[in-house]
Amino acid sequence: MEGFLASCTSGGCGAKIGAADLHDYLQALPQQHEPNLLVGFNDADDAAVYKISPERALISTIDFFSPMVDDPYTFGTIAAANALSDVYSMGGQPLYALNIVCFPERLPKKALAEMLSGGAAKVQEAGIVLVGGHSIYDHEPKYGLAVTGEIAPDQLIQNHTPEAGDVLILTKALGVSIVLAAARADVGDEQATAAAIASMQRLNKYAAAKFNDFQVHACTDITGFGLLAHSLEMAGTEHTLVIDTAELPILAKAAEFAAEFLVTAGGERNREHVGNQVDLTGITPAMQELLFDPQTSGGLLISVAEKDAALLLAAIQEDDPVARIIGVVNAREQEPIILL
Ligand SMILES: Nc1ncnc2c1ncn2[C@@H]1O[C@H](COP(=O)(O)OP(=O)(O)OP(=O)(O)O)[C@@H](O)[C@H]1O
Ligand SMILES: [Mg+2]
Repeated sequence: MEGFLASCTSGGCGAKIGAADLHDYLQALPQQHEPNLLVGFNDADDAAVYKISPERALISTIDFFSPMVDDPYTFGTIAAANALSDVYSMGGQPLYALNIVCFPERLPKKALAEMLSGGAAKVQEAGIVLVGGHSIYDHEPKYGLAVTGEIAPDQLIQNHTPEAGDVLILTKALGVSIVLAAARADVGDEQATAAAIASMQRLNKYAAAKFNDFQVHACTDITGFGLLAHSLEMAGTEHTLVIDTAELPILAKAAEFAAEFLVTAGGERNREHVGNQVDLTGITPAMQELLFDPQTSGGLLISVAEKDAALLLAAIQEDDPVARIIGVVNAREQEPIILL
C-alpha cells in the first residue's frame, strides 16, 4: 500500500493559508451586519458565535487538513482533537460534529475506515455525537470536523481580550512540527515523535473544563500560526504580552532538531508574517524556530487574572502536567510582544 503520509505534500495545521493572506482575502468579502452574530470572521477569532436567545449562543467551527502521521487511525484522532479545540478555546461546550472527508480512490478503503474510527473515538471522548458529514474523492487524503457547540453569551471567552496584570498559561509543549519534520527526514527520535503525537491527540477539553472557577479573560488555541502570531492576535492594539522563553514548555528533542535547522515551510511563513513586529534580539535561532513552529492541535494560551493564575495552573496540571505559566500581560508598551 502506498504510505498514507507519502501521498501528501503538506499536512496538519502547517498547511494553513498564512495569517496575512487570510486577512487580505477575508477583507474582500462583503461586510455583514447581523446583531446576533457575536463573533464573525472579521474578529479573526477561533470560531463563529451566533446568539439564538439571550441565554444561549451557538459556536460554529470547521477544521480539516492532510495527514502529518502515517497511521490513518492516529491521523483521525489528531484531526478531530484539533477541530474540537476551537470550541474549548472560546469557553464553550461542543454539542455535535460532522465529518469532512477527502480521500484518494487509489488508497485502500480500510485506511478510510480507520481514519474515521480515529475521529469517532475523539468525538466520543468529547462526549458529543457525530451527526453526519460529507465525503469526496481527492488526490490527497484530508479529514476534519465541522463542530457546533454552545455557550451562554456572557461566558464567551475571546482571543483578543486579555487584561493588564493577567498571567499567561500555555497548556501544551511547543515543537510539534519540528519533531515531525525530523521523523519525516528519518533523523527523528522515536520517543520524541510519540510524545508529539500524544500531545496532538490530547483534547483541550480537560484544560478548558477548569476555567469555570476562575477569571479567564482571553483564550486561544495555538495552531498553524505558531505561538508568536497567535500571541500577536491576543495582544491586539491595547496590550503587550511579556513571554519568558525560559518558561515555555517544549517537546523533548525539539530544541535540538530546531538547532539543526529541521524547520518547516509553515514556520517560515509564520516568521515572514510576524516580520519586525517582534524584536528577536538575544533569542537563539533554535528558540526562534520554536516560537514560529506551526502547532497542529496545539495547547491553549490562557490569559487569567493574576489572583487566579496559580490555582488555575494547578488545576490544569492535574490532567495536563506540561502546562506552564509563560508570561504576563501589560498595558500596551511600544511592542505588542516582549520576549525575555
Ligand atoms: N475561507 C474562509 N472564509 C471565511 N472565513 C474564514 C475562512 N477561512 C478562515 N476564516 C475565518 O478566519 C478566522 C481565523 O481563521 P483560522 O482558521 O486561522 O482560525 P482558527 O479556526 O482558530 O484556526 P485553528 O483551527 O487553526 O485554531 C476565523 O474567524 C475563521 O472562521
Ligand atoms: Mg483556533
